[in-house]
This record gives sequence, C-alpha cells and structure tokens, in this order.
Amino acid sequence: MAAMSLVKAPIGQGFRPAGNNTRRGGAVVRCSLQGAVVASRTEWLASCAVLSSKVAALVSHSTNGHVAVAAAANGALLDLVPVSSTNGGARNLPAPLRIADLCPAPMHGSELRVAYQGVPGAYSEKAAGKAYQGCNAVPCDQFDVAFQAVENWIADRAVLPVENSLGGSIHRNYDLLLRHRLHIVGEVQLPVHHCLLALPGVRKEDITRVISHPQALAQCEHTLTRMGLNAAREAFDDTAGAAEYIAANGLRDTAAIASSRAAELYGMEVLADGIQDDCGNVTRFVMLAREPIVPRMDRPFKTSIVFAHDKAGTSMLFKVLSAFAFRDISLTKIESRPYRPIRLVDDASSGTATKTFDYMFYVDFQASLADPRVQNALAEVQEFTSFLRVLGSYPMDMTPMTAGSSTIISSNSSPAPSSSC
Ligand SMILES: O=C(O)C(=O)C[C@]1(C(=O)O)C=C[C@@H](O)C=C1
Repeated sequence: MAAMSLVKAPIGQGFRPAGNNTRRGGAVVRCSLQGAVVASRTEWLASCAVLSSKVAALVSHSTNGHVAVAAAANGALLDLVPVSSTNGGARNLPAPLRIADLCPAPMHGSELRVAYQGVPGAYSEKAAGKAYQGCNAVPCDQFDVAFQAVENWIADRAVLPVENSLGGSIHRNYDLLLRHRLHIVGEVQLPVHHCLLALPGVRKEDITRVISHPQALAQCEHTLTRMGLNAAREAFDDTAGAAEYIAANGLRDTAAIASSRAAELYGMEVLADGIQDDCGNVTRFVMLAREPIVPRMDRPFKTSIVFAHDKAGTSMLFKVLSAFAFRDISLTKIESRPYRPIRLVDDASSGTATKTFDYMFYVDFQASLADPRVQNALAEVQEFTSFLRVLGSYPMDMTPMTAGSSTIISSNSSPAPSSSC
C-alpha cells in the first residue's frame, strides 16, 4: 500500500477552474489546507510557502518521472503566485507576468500535462503515455472533468477512449465531443490485457462480486462465465479505481478486472491473467487539444466529422456517404447518437417555429482535411446537412498492434480462447 501515497489523486468534480489550482513547474498540484479557511492575503501567502515546500518534498519522491501529488482530503485548492526575489524589500508583491507565463502549453511530451479519466494504473493512463511519451499524466475522476481540465488550461491535452474492439463505442465521449470545443489532434490504439485481481490470499471460491469499468466487464463477460465464478458483476468508474477500492476497504469477497500495473500499485494479486474474451482486444483513444493541428498530406491522416439534418426523410445519410464514396474516400467508422430535442429558431418565421434533431452522425474517414477531395466532399456534405462540424484531422495510429505475446494481423482474426491470450 506504500505506493498509494505516491500516486496522483484524480482531479474531481470538486476542482475549480484555473485560478484556483496550484501550478508548479508545469505540473498541476492539488494541496490540502486541512480544512483551514485562509483569512487574509498575508496568511494565504504564508500558507503557500508551506505548501510549496511540501510540494517540493513530494516531487523529490516522485516515481516514473511523474510528479507525485498530495491527495486533497477536503479539496482545498490554491494558486501559488510567483513572487519575485529581485524586487527589493517588497518580497510579497507578485512579479509581472512574462511571455513564458502566457504560453503554459509546452510542446514536448516530457512537460506536457495530459488529462485522462481514472486513477493511476487505468488503461487510459497507459494510453496517455503512449500518445505523449514521458508526459505528466493527470488523473481525472470523470470524462467531463478531463475535457474541462484542458479547456481551463489545467492540462494541455486529454486522452480519452472512444471505442473498443469488443465492447463497441464509448458513447459518453461522443456526446462530450459535441458539448465541448476541443479538437481531435491524434489517435492511439492500445491493446487491453485484463487480469482478475484480488487481495493476497483470496481464492476464486471466495469471490462473490467482480467490479470494474463497464467496458472491462463487457470485454471479459464470457471468460468470467467460463471460469465458473459465482459472482455478481458491478460497474465501477474505472478499472484501476476498482482495484484501489478493494485494497482500501480490505474486501476479501470482491475481485476487480484491471491491469497488472494496477495490481502492483494497489498491492493486489493476479488470480487470472488475460481474461479478455478476445486476444485482439484493442481500445482506440483520441487525443484532444484546445487548438487543431495543421492537416498534412505526407502521411496517413484521418478526419472525424459530426453532422445532422433537421428534416426527416430526405435520404440525407445516403447523400452524405455518397459524397465520400464517389471520391474513393474510405470511411472507418459511423456512429449515430440520439440528439436531445432542442428548439431551433427558424429565421424565416420570426423566431416562433421549432424543429427537432433526431440523430447526430459521427463519421471517421481515412483522408486529410488538406486533401482537395475531402474539401470538395465536405462542401457537398454541407449542402445536404443543417449542422456540420469537423472534430479534427489528425495522423492515423500506424503502430503495429501487439496484444500480450500475439500480434494482431487482421481485424477478422477469429476470437481466441482466453487461455491463449
Ligand atoms: O477503466 C480504465 O482503466 C479505462 O482506462 C477506461 C476504459 C474504457 O473506458 O474503455 C479504457 C480501456 C478499456 O477498454 C477499459 C476501460
């Protein structure tokens, strides 16, 4: 359990936007003031001095190149205003902002703060490390919080799952892509290798409950049944969080589906290894940023769009898909999401008429926005639709997939029994 004090506490709903978070050397740090309400500015600055030395002590104990973060027991958050040491006796006055302070988003992976949903040991943390090697991965307790962390400059990027080869789409993130103004700047595919974890000494026969992220439960459904576990399955926020929960509460009748790294971090034992229903279990994550990247033509790119039409029965979808088919642009994914009825003001009738969107269609295709074929296709799509947004145009993840020891050579490969995963 010693590792638990060094891992980062997730940014939660309780976090406040940029102004209330502590930043040191590019890392976002949450600090606890042990419930104290700071009365005056002098007192506040004094508290900051204490907190910054605590933070420095924690940083010196950091592991894996990650900055260790003090878990905020009651969520008190502060900004440490830089104090100039060169302004004579007025040591408490804040130093003027410099150009460097205005550009807190560094371009190098080693300094990049990357928000992900879950706690350390979650697959999303691994995906963040694959997307931005050596980054400072920032845990968030919800997907929405990861979006907000980037929007509020607490993080520079977010890495979030959108689909899994067994469990299908992660619909929540499709909906959030529309609600927020972030841009997709990349994708990363991660082989997901699940383990069944329990406290040391616990046997399979002792287990009455298996907890994990709903996607992980879905990805191991048949294997769990085949294992003959007489256990209820319960959803948890994330895989590693489920392991942490069992460890923190000493639950000897509960197992978690999570990674082997989660087992190490939270002092759990691996009861079964490779329990996903298919060896080729892969989750696709997207990388999100405040600004889009410049689309290029010198390497394979993907583009993601979302569109809708407010009139029923006009074969809009057929027309849109044809715009791509006629230009030989391959579609890689189509997703439809029911759209909450919204009232749209009709200009022509002085704001009285309303219309309803039924579905939003999300389409990924294999071409760059810089490609004239794509620009022509989108110009046409715009004519058929009443709403069109480009979510991003970004380099395709071309890294060869390996799941466990086996290499995925084709998406049509038949599901292997879990014992060989
Ligand atoms: O719970 C985690 O560990 C996650 O990173 C989330 C998540 C998901 O949302 O799909 C990511 C990868 C796996 O597919 C299972 C769960």
